[in-house]
Amino acid sequence: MNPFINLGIRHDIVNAISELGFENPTPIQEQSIPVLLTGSNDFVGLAQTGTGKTAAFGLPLLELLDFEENHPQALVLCPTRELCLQITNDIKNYAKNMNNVHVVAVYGGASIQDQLRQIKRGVQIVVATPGRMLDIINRKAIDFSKVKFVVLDEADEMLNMGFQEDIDSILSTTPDEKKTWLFSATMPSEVRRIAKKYMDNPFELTMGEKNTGNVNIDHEYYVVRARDKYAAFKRIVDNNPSIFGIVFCRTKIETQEIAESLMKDGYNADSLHGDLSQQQRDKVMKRYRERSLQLLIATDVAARGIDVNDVTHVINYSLPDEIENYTHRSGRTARAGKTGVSIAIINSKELGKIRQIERTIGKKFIKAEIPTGFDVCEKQLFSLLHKVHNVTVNEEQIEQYIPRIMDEFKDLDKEQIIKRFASLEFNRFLDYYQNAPDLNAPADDRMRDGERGERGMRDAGGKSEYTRLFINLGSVDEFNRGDLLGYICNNSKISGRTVGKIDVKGVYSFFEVSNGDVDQVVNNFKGVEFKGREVRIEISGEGTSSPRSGGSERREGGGGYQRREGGSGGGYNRDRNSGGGERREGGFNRDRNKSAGSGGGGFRDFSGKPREERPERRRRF
Ligand SMILES: Nc1ncnc2c1ncn2[C@@H]1O[C@H](COP(=O)(O)OP(=O)(O)OP(=O)(O)O)[C@@H](O)[C@H]1O
Repeated sequence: MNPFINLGIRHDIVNAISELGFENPTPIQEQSIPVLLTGSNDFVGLAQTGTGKTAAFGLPLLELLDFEENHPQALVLCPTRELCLQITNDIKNYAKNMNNVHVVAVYGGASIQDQLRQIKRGVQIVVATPGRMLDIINRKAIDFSKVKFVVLDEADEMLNMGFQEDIDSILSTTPDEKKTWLFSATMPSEVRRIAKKYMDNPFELTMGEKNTGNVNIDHEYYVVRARDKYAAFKRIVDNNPSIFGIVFCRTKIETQEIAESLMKDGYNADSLHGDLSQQQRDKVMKRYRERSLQLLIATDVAARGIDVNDVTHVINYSLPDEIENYTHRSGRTARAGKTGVSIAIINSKELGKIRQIERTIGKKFIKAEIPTGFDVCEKQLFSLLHKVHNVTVNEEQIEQYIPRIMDEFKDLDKEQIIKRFASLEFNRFLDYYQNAPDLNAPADDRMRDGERGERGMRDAGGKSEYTRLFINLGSVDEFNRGDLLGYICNNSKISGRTVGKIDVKGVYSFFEVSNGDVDQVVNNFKGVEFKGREVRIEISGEGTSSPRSGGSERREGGGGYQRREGGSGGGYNRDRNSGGGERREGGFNRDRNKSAGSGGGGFRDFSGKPREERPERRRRF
């Protein structure tokens, strides 16, 4: 018998989740389901990423609601539409054998009329992002007066996005006696505050140690010079031929730029961030889920909570500003008991940050070396041979060509044929990587910066006049920009004129101060408390983002490998007919005409030559 039955889940649901491969409850499900089924507590559930928190609240909701009634009884709030659709889809899957279960996804960027129509028809479970939900409430198009349960998923992210007031307004339309459940992978002090604000004496369940990362993830870091970052990143990708990864950048601009460069360099990559239209985002997610994209380049917000099967690598192209976000990022791999690798590409000044992350996730990073060009060649060669070995032969189609193929090879023995097939790729790889520079930061760099330790991070603002600082106060603490400016100046005794941009978020904010004032601000804030809580000031990430810096790194970086597998289309015929229009195909044609030894398609631009020195290529899309 499926053990979910013993937890109190009915057969119809158990049959449906069995089909999804849920044979045993995960620890958070095992512990939380019996508590939630009593329906009598507010609840906080903390468990590592990818351990099934959606079902931990979704299954009890299906048990507790009355599906004979067609009014909203449960509201799930989450930060992004991707997550909203994912949760809706998950709950619908659990309920597929039940009658009259209506779940609606309410999120911005899509037709509100469709959503209103679905609501009008009658729903019991509403899964929503706060902005659109409030819009619908303001139109008086939904009645939450009989809501029994509210679930806050990724609540800290919702507040960071500035949804505090919206959430307050939404919850004010639900009855006081409803129960509120909060699930999270991390418990920053901000989440604790949320629990305090929205819950009454919640039952708290923590699986394992608080805030620790998923134990199935291996963490690696690579130290490179800033100007080599893009090339190093691509070499890491090239060294993992079967990579199916999510790459995190810090800003939307950086995300877009890296994705565009990767596409130009022939990778199956695309970006996911908040400046894309809903249609674009949906399309990207669909392609990624179907694995026709190999690399998804994303911001923290866009990829929070995303559950895609078998992500092999998470790459931190830039480290996150908030350490908790590292846990959420790396948690996109190693889901549902699988394993995965999380990689950070850092400069030597960021070693201190790696140590901080290690303390938070409770696991050590492995220091890795950027592979040499030769290592990559070898990896790609054997990956190719492996593919040749395992390829499914279409006997019917190939049959007609066999006599001609045999005739072509009649003067070669088996060993010679194998050597030639292998060389076809290997020659090109060698050729491509022959001048590959060592991309690891020189040891003396690391030593110097390592000695400076945390102080080194402080200099990360680089050449900008201003340094961007993080403060753990935000709109939740009722600060607006003016208040925060006053608060900073009063406490650190600096003039308001030397403060640059102030960016107030939900539970934290960023502000810029001139480089010369950084020490004074940090020192004068030592020991300062706000409402009994220690005020934290930290240097933020890599300083103010500048679109230009990414561009110059890439120009120097070069590199790139033309993905041929897994992509959508781009078939042999098109290759032959395209006349060299697209890089991949063009390369193939050109190379075929040149000599047997350089088959084309494979590695590109590795030489590290500036882009301008390379032949012009057209984009693929
Ligand atoms: N009991 C189970 N057995 C097998 N697979 C499961 C089980 N429960 C959930 N899963 C699968 O595990 C994956 C992760 O689940 P889910 O997205 O709910 O994780 P999560 O804990 O919410 O993660 P995150 O904190 O990253 O949002 C999903 O693909 C889900 O289908």
